[in-house]
Amino acid sequence: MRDIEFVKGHGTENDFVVLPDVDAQLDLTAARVRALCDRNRGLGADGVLRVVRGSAVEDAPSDVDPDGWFMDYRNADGSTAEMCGNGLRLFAAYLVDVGLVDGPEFVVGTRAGARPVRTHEDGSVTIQMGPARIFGRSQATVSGSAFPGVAVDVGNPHLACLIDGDPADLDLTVPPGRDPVLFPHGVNVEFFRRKGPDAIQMRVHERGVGETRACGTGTVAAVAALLHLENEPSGSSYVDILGGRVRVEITEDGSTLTGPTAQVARGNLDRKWWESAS
Ligand SMILES: N[C@@H](CCC[C@H](N)C(=O)O)C(=O)O
Repeated sequence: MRDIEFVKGHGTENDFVVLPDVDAQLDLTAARVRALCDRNRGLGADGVLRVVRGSAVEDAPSDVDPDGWFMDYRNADGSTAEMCGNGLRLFAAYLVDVGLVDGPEFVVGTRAGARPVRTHEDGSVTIQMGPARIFGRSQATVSGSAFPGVAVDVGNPHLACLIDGDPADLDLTVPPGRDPVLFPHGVNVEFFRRKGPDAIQMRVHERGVGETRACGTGTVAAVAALLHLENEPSGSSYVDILGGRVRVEITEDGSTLTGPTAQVARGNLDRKWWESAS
């Protein structure tokens, strides 16, 4: 039986375990994802990025190349999600690093569809994130206070709330209250404020994880929401999150996310631990 290799890394401190599974042999159960992401009994991470071919994924969207690489993303609670912006930057940097793609420009499959990426010499990565689609208004509640927000689909669902105060003052240790009718499958909730002419400051509570230090799709949702509130069809902004800074550009039919990546460690999982974690 072959070793189970892993790489641990992050994109703006949104951290992931990358699991290369090029021949789609791993039985990656929800229990194993939870164990891997557990910061005490596992490696610790916000999510898992399994590296497989598009052909290995039953529910892959039709624009995904069956022979190309697919990011099989899992949240720390074991659930799947359509898309992960910070994870995809790390995933792309990993593919180039180990020679699974020629780079620097290629396309990665995700549950939200095919996503073109470009890796840069300095380790940063730019992703074509697709359209950020506004689909309503709603509100999030935190510690009994309501915050109006804009519902944005970036492949996965977001509620992006422009707030007057400092996002640092919010208690995000419990999930914000949200409308279960507008968000039947849960939602990622962003709280952001303007920080000068070309930047916003943001915190996020992620579906399936909790508060994270960054959320790539969330930064796209926040900039799209701000432009929507300002009646601007396009624009760009830096987004400062707890784990660093990214750049987001929104056009009428697409969006891009640029930010750093870091591969921290690589090794092999203990086979007995893997079996017991099932
Ligand atoms: N951290 C991610 C988003 C991961 C998925 C999210 N938790 C969901 O369930 O939709 C990012 O960087 O975009």
